[in-house]
Amino acid sequence: MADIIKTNGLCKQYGKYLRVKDLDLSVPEGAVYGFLGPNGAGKSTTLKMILGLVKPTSGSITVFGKTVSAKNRIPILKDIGSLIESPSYYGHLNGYENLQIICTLKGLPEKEIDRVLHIVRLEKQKDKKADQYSLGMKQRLGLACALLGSPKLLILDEPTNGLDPAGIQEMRELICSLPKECGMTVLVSSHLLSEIDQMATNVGIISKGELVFQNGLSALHQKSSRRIAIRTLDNERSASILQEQEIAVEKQQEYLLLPAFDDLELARYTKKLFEHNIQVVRIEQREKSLEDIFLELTGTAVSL
Ligand SMILES: Nc1ncnc2c1ncn2[C@@H]1O[C@H](COP(=O)(O)OP(=O)(O)OP(=O)(O)O)[C@@H](O)[C@H]1O
Repeated sequence: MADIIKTNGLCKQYGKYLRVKDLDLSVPEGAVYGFLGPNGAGKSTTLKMILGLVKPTSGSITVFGKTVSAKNRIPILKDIGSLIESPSYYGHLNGYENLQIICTLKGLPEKEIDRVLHIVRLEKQKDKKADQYSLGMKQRLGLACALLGSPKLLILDEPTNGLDPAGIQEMRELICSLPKECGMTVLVSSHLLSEIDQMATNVGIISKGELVFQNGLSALHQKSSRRIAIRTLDNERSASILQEQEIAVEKQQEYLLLPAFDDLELARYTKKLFEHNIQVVRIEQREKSLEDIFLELTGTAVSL
């Protein structure tokens, strides 16, 4: 699948601090790419660089196969919808009128308004003043603005921030439906692992400005696979005996972590240890959670 966004060695320095370091993002076409990282990791800065709102210190950005430059920036941006920080709207105008203004500015036909109101499920509230909207409705109005003109790419920065659980769920479902229903690619940032887990097809994890993981969501799940932990009365010798059998052994405190063997394999290897007069005193099954992996990758406790 072609990459809709590709960055190469993207860096941003603020003062003497390099806040985004050598970022090589690859966002495949049709993906919901979850850009995950703790607060202050550099997510917003990266998204703003892609949208031309912040100038990169170095590196390049390719969108729709074209390297973004001062010359082609505007036509490229026309095909990108975005929601960065809180959406801005005219509070004294209703939802429909707010969208009408954007339509006029973008030179789009008015029928676009009904289309986007339908997608974000605001049809019934379109005549209500935006000031009287709930936070979730305001956020959906912001999303509707971003959807005007059917952009091929949507960039959303923490779109569920501040919403209640029902609003979060609604926004999540909306985002998930966009690739299929509107043929879009979505790049969405979040500091919530569970949120990305529930809506993304692809994941990029950023920590202190560096990309520490990038792959399909299933690859992240595979990292959380089961393992066997054994404890023996001589872990050093056990490790070398098992390694001689070409088994990957990881030492963790007083345990040795082994791949998830089936019962027969496990019986065979423990027998091997007995034959070397090593006594096995504990055998446990370990499950690495996604939270553990996030912690390992970022050194920061996960937000759920
Ligand atoms: N305009 C700026 N001038 C100086 N430093 C900045 C500026 N914008 C962001 N930073 C710094 O860059 C780092 C990354 O910030 P950024 O907002 O990109 O992180 P983030 O991952 O989006 O986090 P959050 O979810 O908290 O917004 C932070 O240390 C922040 O203080």
